[in-house]
Amino acid sequence: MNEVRISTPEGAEASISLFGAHLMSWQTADGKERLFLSQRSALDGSAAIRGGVPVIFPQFATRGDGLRHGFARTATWRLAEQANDWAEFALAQTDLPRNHFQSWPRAFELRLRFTLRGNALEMRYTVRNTGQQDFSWAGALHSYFAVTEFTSAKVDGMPFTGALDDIRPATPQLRLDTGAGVLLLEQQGFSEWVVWNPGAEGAAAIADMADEEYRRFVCIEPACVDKQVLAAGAEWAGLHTISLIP
Ligand SMILES: O=P(O)(O)OC[C@H]1O[C@H](O)[C@H](O)[C@@H](O)[C@@H]1O
Repeated sequence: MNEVRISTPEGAEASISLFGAHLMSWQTADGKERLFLSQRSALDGSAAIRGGVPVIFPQFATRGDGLRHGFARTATWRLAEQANDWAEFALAQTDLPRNHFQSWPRAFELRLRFTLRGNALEMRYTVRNTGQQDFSWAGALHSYFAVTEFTSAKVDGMPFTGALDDIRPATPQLRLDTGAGVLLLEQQGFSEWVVWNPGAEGAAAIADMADEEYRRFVCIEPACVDKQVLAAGAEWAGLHTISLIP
């Protein structure tokens, strides 16, 4: 799988796969990996990557008649621009294989820009309607954060007790205590936070997740879960910043 690496002189590093513009790994300057990646994940382009940060578009989960969580996470994106500590990826209608193009025939361009700034990672997600007609879309950045033990991790001081799949109105920030540091999760432009962990039973039913792996992550996803209209020629932008609190 083709990956693009970005880094800072202080030693922070991230790698992004062209398959899905998928953030696979983010290590803070202390060398710690901050994202979860399943040991059972397909990494050959045959399925969405299980872990990291899947990019969801143009539908959330099964809220629509298209592919579950959309086609962006299994499409091959283009590297649009790159420097040492940032990279931007693009996906337009014309990049899609014919079957996806036909199932969602709208003129669009997505951009995902990943930037490392000190102990923070910033993801800027833009959706442009490049056509003559309005379209509706939903999306998310489906971040899988690594935790040392799911039931001792806390979000805004609240512990997790078991499987959950919550949709909460977006707030500007949340604090995630991972057991190996506190991450400040910030968003702008999205309308919800989705908080998900499948729990033991759920994980056992997920083919590309080992049975015990649910204990090693929590997904906290800035999302627009319901489809919203984007006018012809208009652009939507969302920002998700993750910072390690010293
Ligand atoms: O298994 P996936 O298609 O990657 O979906 C994984 C999960 O994504 C989101 O967090 C949804 O809220 C969950 O309901 C879903 O199970």
